[in-house]
Amino acid sequence: MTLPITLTDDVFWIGVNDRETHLFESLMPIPEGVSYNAYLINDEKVALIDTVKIDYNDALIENIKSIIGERTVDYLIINHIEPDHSGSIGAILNAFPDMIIVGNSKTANFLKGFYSKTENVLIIKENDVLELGQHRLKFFMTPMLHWPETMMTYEETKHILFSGDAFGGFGALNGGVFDDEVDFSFYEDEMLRYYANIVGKYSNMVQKALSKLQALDVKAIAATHGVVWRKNPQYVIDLYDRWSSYQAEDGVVIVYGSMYGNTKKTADVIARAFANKGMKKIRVYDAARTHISYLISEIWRYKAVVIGSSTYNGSLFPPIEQLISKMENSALQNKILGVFGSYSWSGESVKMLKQSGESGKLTLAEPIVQWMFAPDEEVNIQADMLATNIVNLLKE
Ligand SMILES: Cc1cc2nc3c(=O)[nH]c(=O)nc-3n(C[C@H](O)[C@H](O)[C@H](O)COP(=O)(O)O)c2cc1C
Repeated sequence: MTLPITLTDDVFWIGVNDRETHLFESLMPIPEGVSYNAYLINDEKVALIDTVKIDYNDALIENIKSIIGERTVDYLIINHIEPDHSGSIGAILNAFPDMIIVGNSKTANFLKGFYSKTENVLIIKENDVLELGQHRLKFFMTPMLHWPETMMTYEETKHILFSGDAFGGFGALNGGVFDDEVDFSFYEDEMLRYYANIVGKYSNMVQKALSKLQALDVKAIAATHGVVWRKNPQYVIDLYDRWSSYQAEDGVVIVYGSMYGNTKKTADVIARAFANKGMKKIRVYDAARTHISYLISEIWRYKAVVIGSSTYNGSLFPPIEQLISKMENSALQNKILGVFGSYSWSGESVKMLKQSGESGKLTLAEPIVQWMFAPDEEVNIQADMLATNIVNLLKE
């Protein structure tokens, strides 16, 4: 992108777009790409806030130099040391050898472990302040969003919150960088997918961080991925509050794993039963065809989830097994769960789905719909009852 991209007078977005990587964290497809956002404050002292993935070192250094010319970078603030934000540390140090790295004590440990870096490290703690000249940076510890060392840096003069991965999302920045420059509906689904898969497990820590931030006058939020919020930062704070307190939309996600269509047939019967009862937001997914990161995102979005699996080698159908494991790992709460599935001799799959529902914090809806071979009229009646009961539970 053509620089400079100015957040406020001498505060700049100097990030890069990644449209090359297929799988984020070698796990999640990113068809719309992702941005690695770094920021520069060009004050009496120059502060760089976070870096980018190692593949984009040259672009980052070019971006920095386009703003500071022959000056040097005095400080690198590390809000989050995951390699997609710290990968350029070595290259930046080569370019600016006197630079001081600023982080908390946990960051220092990671710095040593990943980059063998122990010198010129300034360890800060909660509420410490770093003076740059016109700008003052204050540090807030927000651990486990989503790593132990995560923290946020609050710029007190212009009230900008540099938030690390919190409030970030997938989606490269296609020209527009700020919330007032983009159609956010394009990014919102991808932001939820990022939240549900990466941050959501730590929702209790998100709530703690949000209550800490309440005391701050935040006029802009600058995260390490995605849109920068300068017009309406409250919008994204509200989204995070909703998602981290498990508030969901009225609606149901039906996910099935089916080899020869017997379980799938009942998924469609259940979907139709919901429609007959007036539900409009019904999403049906084949777990074998839809990447799990999208399924988790949809499950986070809606209040009810219905999961079907045929029995496969004495267990769940593998993509459903993976989904259940990820749901348990995400510590999902405040949802209604229905389960169903076909088998031909031992029938473990639905028993396992039921067990998972009983052991977690989800409300397991009756009846448990399980049958041998192809579904018959009795299965259809049970499927209809399941939809009725879920609709009633949603009204409570
Ligand atoms: C590779 C394979 C393994 C299976 N393993 C089991 C099993 O361990 N226990 C069982 O009850 N049924 C087993 N079945 C049977 C299926 O669960 C059953 O045919 C079911 O109706 C398939 O539903 P679907 O068409 O939705 O996949 C297996 C089927 C296949 C193809």
